[in-house]
This record gives sequence, structure tokens and C-alpha cells, in this order.
Amino acid sequence: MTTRAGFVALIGEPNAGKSTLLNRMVGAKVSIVTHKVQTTRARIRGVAMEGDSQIVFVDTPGLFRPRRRLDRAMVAAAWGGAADADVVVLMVEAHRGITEGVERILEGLQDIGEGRRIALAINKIDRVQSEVLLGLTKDLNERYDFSETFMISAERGHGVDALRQWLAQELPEGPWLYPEDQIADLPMRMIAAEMTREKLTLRLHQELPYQLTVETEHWEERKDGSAKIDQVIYVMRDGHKGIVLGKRGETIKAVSQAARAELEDFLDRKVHLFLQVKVRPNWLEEAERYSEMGLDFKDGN
Ligand SMILES: Nc1nc2c(ncn2[C@@H]2O[C@H](COP(=O)(O)OP(=O)(O)OP(=O)(O)O)[C@@H](O)[C@H]2O)c(=O)[nH]1
Repeated sequence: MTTRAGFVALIGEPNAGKSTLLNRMVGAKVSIVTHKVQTTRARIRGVAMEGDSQIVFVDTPGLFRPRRRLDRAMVAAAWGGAADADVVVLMVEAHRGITEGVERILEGLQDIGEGRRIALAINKIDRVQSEVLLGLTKDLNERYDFSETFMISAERGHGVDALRQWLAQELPEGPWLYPEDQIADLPMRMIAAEMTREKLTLRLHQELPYQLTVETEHWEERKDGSAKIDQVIYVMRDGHKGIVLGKRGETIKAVSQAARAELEDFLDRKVHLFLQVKVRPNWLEEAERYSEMGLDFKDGN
């Protein structure tokens, strides 16, 4: 049997549908989808098996114009992920077409495209008429010579199998990177932290977009089959702590319940989730935090 294995980077503007596509291809909720933009802060990978190929997905943060230092790290991470990948898939939203952001990514592709397979996936085709789609396909292929174009709806699953099959056959021959039986629990701690962060983001809306981070500190498998998970929510200021806790602890309680329910669903067993809120000032500026969030692709990690 000839096995294949390699890395696939999904790139695109924030909200393009990268997480949704990743979840579909991997078949489990490994990367968190919310309606807010720029939610994918960490490098979260999922692994999909397709025939004899093992596809390791790198879900990059949104590529957007850097503003703060963290944003620059995110952009570097996004391109770093693409530059390390065997195959890159650029996702473009069908109804938005060639935006300024897409233009910038197309320019960036010129630098990393050398000797790499780059596919175009026009996503959200459920939102446009076919004439629009054909026009967009033509325009994009005139600007960049894509190896292949796919028209997909990540949300509805249209075209996703074809894309996954194509990716599988494009990967280099070689041994699998992860033992098949380990795939499911690859980044469990990270997934769990992302679930809590998603619930916080949904609950707090505009109040605290970036200034918090969640880490899973402890994970204990109990004899009765349940899991005890301890997480810390780090905020930047004392004032933020109060917001996360809410009046009489209502916010944190609701977040904890929602996250626990999702974790139980995902793990298919009982979960005891303990959340703590701690202040860690200036974490945005701490370089080592970047690496914990998986943002330093280039440093051999
Ligand atoms: N109509 C439609 N909506 C979609 C489709 N795919 C994704 N979406 C929606 O688009 C929004 C963004 O999807 P995400 O998967 O979070 O996008 P992302 O590219 O990972 O976003 P960032 O994490 O910000 O980089 C969500 O509300 C999805 O439900 C699709 O095929 N059709």
C-alpha cells in the first residue's frame, strides 16, 4: 500500500468559511465556528483520512491588514502556515468576490506559490447565481494560475468530498504523520479551551473581543468515566474580570454550563468543568504567549 501524508493550509479572509470547511472535512468539531470575524486565533489542526492519504489541516488565522502587534503575528502565522504546507487552498466568498483582502492574498500567493499546489475554493455558492460563479472563477484564474478550482458550500457540504479527494491525491507519498488511532484526541485540550472561549465570545459580544484567552490547565480522566477539566480564563485587567464573572457570577456560570454541555456532547461522557478567571496584564505583548497559541510557525514548531 502506498500511503500519502502532508499538510494542507486553508487560507482566506476572515469569515471565508475556513473553520466550517475544516470541520466538514475532518468530521468533528475541532475548530470553533462563530458568527464573529477573526475567531480563529490559534493554529488548530485537524486530521482527515481519505483512502490511503492522511491530510493534516492547518487552519490559519484570517489574513487581514495588521494593526496591533498581535495582528501582525497572526498574519505572519497565516502565511507561515501556507509556506510550510504541501498544498494551499485559498477560500474566497462567492458573494463577496475579489475584495481588497482577496487582492492582497493573491499578491502574497505570488511569493509562496513556487513549486506548490494551490487550489481555489469558491465558498458559499449557495448564496449566488451560477453566472456570478462562472464570472468569478474566470476572473480569479486570470489573476492567479490555480492548480484547480472547486465550487463549494462548506456549510451545506456541496463539493467538499471532491475537494478532499483531490487534496488526498496531491499529497506527497510517505508514511502517515499520526497513528490512525490517535487522530481523534489530537488537540483535545485546545479544543476544550476553544469551546469555552467561543461561549465567552458569544456571551460577551463586543465587550471583550480579543483581550481574553483560555487555557486548559488540567485534564483528569476519572474512574467513573467522566472527565474533570480545569481551565483558566486570562484577562488583561481587573475590570475585565468583573465582566467575565458577571453580576453574581451569572456570566461565568452560563458560559460554564454551555461549554460543559458542548464538551459532554463532543466527548460523549460526563464532564466536570471548572473555570477560573485570572488577570494577566499585557499578555498581548508577551512573545511567549504567541507560541503557546501556536503562532510561531517559523520557529521550527
Ligand atoms: N451561506 C453560507 N455560509 C457559510 C458557508 N460556509 C461558512 N459559512 C458561514 O460563514 C461564517 C464564517 O465561517 P467560519 O468557518 O467561521 O469562517 P473562518 O474563515 O474560519 O473565519 P475566521 O475564523 O474569522 O478566520 C459562519 O457564519 C458560517 O456559518 C457556506 O457554504 N454558505
